Amino acid sequence: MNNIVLIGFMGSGKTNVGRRLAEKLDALWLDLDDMVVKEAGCGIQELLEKEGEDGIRSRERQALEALMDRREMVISTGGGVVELPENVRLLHLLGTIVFLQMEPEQILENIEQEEDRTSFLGEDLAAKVNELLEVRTPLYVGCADVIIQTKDKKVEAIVEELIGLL
Ligand SMILES: Nc1ncnc2c1ncn2[C@@H]1O[C@H](COP(=O)(O)OP(=O)(O)O)[C@@H](O)[C@H]1O
Ligand SMILES: O=C(O)C1=C[C@@H](OP(=O)(O)O)[C@@H](O)[C@H](O)C1
Ligand SMILES: [Mg+2]
Repeated sequence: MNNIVLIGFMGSGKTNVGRRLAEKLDALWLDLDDMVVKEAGCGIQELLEKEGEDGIRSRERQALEALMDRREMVISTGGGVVELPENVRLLHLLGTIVFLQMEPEQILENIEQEEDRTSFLGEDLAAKVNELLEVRTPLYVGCADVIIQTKDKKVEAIVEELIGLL
């Protein structure tokens, strides 16, 4: 099995879909955020304060490089991974890239209660999400091999759709 790499905005289901997809495919599941946190020895928020977003991007790059020769994996990425062109190059080398495209309203609904995740986005969450979506959506679309529209679909339905497509 070729690796499957899930990309998309924060809150679009990359972690939940990835975990369930790997279970169903009997593949190894890895979450890039977990890899970064483990390697750094502190949480994403602390890392952001200490090293900024560039620090996270660079740690994501190192984590991706460490996966290069491995197969039979489902990899859930963090929402900002596509902002570094080198990371996009590595994602292509890793496997089939699947963009989980979620409506902005549902993204907001999924993340607005998660202050630990969203505090770095500032006071006006909706405005920041829209601003980031404008920058990132073309990047997600540009590197995706497969795009799944997740509107009104539960995690299980998205996993089934993906298995049918791959
Ligand atoms: N398709 C979906 N429908 C409803 N809720 C979802 C869906 N995908 C994810 N969620 C919810 O949104 C939140 C963020 O999901 P998560 O998998 O952590 O996203 P990501 O890894 O892309 O940030 C979780 O509370 C999760 O249960
Ligand atoms: O969009 C982003 O810049 C980020 C998304 C997060 O991952 P999720 O997309 O899994 O929430 C995590 O990598 C970090 O907080 C930065
Ligand atoms: Mg995640």
